Amino acid sequence: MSDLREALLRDLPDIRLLTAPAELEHYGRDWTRRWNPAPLAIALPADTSEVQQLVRWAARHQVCVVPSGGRTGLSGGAVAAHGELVISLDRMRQVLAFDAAARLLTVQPGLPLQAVHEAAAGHGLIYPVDFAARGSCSIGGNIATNAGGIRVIRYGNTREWVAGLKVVTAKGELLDLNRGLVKNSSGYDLRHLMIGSEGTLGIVVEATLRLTDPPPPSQVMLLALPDMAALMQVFELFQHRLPLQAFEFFTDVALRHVLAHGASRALDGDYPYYAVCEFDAATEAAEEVALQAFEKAMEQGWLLDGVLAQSEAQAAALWRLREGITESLAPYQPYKNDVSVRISAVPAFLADMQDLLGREYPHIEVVWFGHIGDGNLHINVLRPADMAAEDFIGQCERVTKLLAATLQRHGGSISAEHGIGLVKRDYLGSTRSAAEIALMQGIRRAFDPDGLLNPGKLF
Ligand SMILES: O=C(O)CC[C@@H](O)C(=O)O
Ligand SMILES: [Zn+2]
Repeated sequence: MSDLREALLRDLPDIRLLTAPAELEHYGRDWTRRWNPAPLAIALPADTSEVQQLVRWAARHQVCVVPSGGRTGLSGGAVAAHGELVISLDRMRQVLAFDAAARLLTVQPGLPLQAVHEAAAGHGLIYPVDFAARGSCSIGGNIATNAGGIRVIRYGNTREWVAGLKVVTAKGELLDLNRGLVKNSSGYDLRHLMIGSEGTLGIVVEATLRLTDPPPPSQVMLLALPDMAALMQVFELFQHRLPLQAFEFFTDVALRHVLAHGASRALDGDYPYYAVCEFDAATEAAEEVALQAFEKAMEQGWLLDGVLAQSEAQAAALWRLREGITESLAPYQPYKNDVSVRISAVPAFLADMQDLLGREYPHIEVVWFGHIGDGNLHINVLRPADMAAEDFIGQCERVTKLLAATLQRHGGSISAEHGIGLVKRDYLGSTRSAAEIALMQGIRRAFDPDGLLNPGKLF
């Protein structure tokens, strides 16, 4: 056993530490599966004071730290491949407090998103950020990446819902940021710096989340469309006429994978594009408005077919067609892009992007889908069975450079909601200017002068 590992076990005997190879492997990686995990050890602190002790120990020994949540990340943000100490927040998953008057829920960072939803529901409210990994991702990880998901179109990203954070810094200090205040005009809002900082500025040990009223009862539709131009027309029409909760799209290729993975077909025919749309429909009149919008889109030739869910089970089955895509592609270990442009720039960007992908990946399957209502597209590139992993990554990185340039021309972002991590680090300059990156580096140094927190991630 390494000297450092022995010192850790000796110095912090009361903190739960894991060092078995299978545990190092398990906690040292996320869903990217691209890097070989090689952490020093895994620490599972029980509370904030143990997180502080661990960070202080790491600072004393100049050991790098990787904060770790549900490790469902897709950008390598939680990978530990260079002897880092992984601080997993897995055991810190309690709901700590509910403030009814302020509608605030205070939780520990390891709490899965779904458990946050359940805790909110227990008070007759909702925490509205939602996405497919809800059962396994943690709220701390959501905060670290400013996670988005399927309800952003109505509720915004995680950032909108964080009213306060307690954070352990690289020196082991505890910061209590914003304390749930609605109004706090007292200088820099460090809480917002922490959100989306990917574990580089501190470790979230407590989060105070805003809750809100549940939406009215909703309806779910699956729409079949001829092309992306029609999709944008339908989106505009539906957004104008219906109180949308979600508007997501996927291609026929994505559908084929989800169906092969066990989902049930909802429409008889095969179509090039699909959208899942959820909207408030508390009354029959609201449903009537939706049907009129549907008919108008059919008349215009923007829609080829569609179905309105007739039960909760059918609504869930329609959602599965969209939400099951990532899992259905996982066996291919896809190379992922997660890009965004302003919604008004989507048509022009899409035209360039389709050209680029068609040209650069002529014999490679590319699956795309995403949160079109937010201008956010997920591109999953599948490695052909006869192509070496290294060659595949090399080709994808070359294309991503071209994609980054395309995004830059359209004012977009190389990471819409998954974070930069390791995967997109080399392309950060396409989205953020040199001046911005220099300022971000300065901020990082101010919080973490020795560069011990999640090194190599982000930049
Ligand atoms: O797998 C992906 O590329 C996207 C995952 C997730 O952000 C989603 O929208 O389903
Ligand atoms: Zn997504």
